[in-house]
Amino acid sequence: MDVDAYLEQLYREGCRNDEAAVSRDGMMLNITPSTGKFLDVLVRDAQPTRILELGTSNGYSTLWLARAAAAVGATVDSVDASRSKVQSAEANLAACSLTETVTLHHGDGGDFLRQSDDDRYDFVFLDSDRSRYQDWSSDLIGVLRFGLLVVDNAVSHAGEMVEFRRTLSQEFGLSVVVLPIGKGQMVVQDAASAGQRTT
Ligand SMILES: C[S@@+](CC[C@H](N)C(=O)[O-])C[C@H]1O[C@@H](n2cnc3c(N)ncnc32)[C@H](O)[C@@H]1O
Repeated sequence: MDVDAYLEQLYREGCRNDEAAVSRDGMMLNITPSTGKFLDVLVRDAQPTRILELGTSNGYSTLWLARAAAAVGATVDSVDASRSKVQSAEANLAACSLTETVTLHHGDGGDFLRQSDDDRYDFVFLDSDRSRYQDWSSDLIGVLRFGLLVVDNAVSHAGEMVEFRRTLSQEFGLSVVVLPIGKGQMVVQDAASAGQRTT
């Protein structure tokens, strides 16, 4: 399977689906292709070992993460609260022969974070329920061995993330930048590892 062709088709289907959807639950709300490319480049460059995604939907962003993860020998855990979306993601990953790289989890992102070991992940992509991010922040930082945290919608929904962003920078002392890619990507890392990344 040509993964690029599959991603293109899946993105088009997602847009068509979302235009026709009658409720938010029925929407795929996929990242943009430019955000997918950005995640691909970041994963290949940062070479994490364990990636966590919160907000799988039908697996569009998961496919971008999974292909890059497979290239650097990493694995991906991806969590979504919707059983039907997890099932779609499973089918899409299978179509691209990427199921071995990814473990899909059906459940609440907050519960998943609470039950995960500290320092388990070195790359986290957050694209889930923004109203919960502030509550999740402590557990999120607990599971993340820095590493990178990337948060989608940092421009499109900046107002919803003011408190979360403040917590990351002021309470946890992390370096936070927002890049104008797709719906806006908040890239978070600790100041020490930001300084170490010179090559
Ligand atoms: C913006 S969509 C994710 C899109 C996906 N990253 C992509 O680009 O294909 C947000 C997803 O978060 C899921 N979600 C919402 N609340 C959640 C929660 N509390 N725990 C886990 N997943 C949740 C929704 O079911 C939805 O699929």
